[in-house]
Amino acid sequence: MINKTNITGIILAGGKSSRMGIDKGFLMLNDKPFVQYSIDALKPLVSEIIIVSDNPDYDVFGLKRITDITKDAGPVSGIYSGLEASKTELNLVLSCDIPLITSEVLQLLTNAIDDTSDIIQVESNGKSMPLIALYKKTVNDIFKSFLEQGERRLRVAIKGCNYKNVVLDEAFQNATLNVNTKEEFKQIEDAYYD
Ligand SMILES: Nc1nc2c(ncn2[C@@H]2O[C@H](COP(=O)(O)OP(=O)(O)OP(=O)(O)O)[C@@H](O)[C@H]2O)c(=O)[nH]1
Repeated sequence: MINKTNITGIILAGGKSSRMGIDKGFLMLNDKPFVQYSIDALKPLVSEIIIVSDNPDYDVFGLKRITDITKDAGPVSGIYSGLEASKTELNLVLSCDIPLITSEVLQLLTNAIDDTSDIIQVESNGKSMPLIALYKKTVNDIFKSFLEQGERRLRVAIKGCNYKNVVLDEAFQNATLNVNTKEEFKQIEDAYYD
């Protein structure tokens, strides 16, 4: 049976935020940092939350923080590092730049858990979203070998695993919007205050 004691939340917050210019996890929406929205969406569903980032400013949230095992290798390394630190087989992985995310969307992922899929990712508006996804710890061997080969493309690593998509209804699509640029930040503010 699935309950919150056997799922870990892993938040990736170790990116360069080069398009935005400042660490995206600390962008503020309605007086709340972006990363707090990921934390709040995970909280009802998981027993522990791990933040994967080299930035010690994230310690302010009082959660376990770990650093990437392989540096500068992008989300493949962030996910690998988070899964290595996790104590559970099931793990909900989120980025820190999706402030409209809800527990309801994450529950659609946990509802879809089966014996054959090692990765279950959201598909929103025709796009796979591997940073709103559930990962079983068992993918770690595959991710490790991709990292050893210097493969950094997350979609390539995912294709090496058993994965499936959970296609979201249009009503949920705003919840998966992510922010890379100032223009996208403005769109999120518009959607939030709409
Ligand atoms: N731990 C970890 N997280 C990462 C890494 N690269 C990206 N992320 C996270 O993955 C999510 C998506 O990151 P992107 O927006 O694609 O990349 P970014 O480096 O943050 O931003 P850009 O420099 O603008 O591409 C964000 O939550 C990032 O913090 C990494 O090397 N390690």
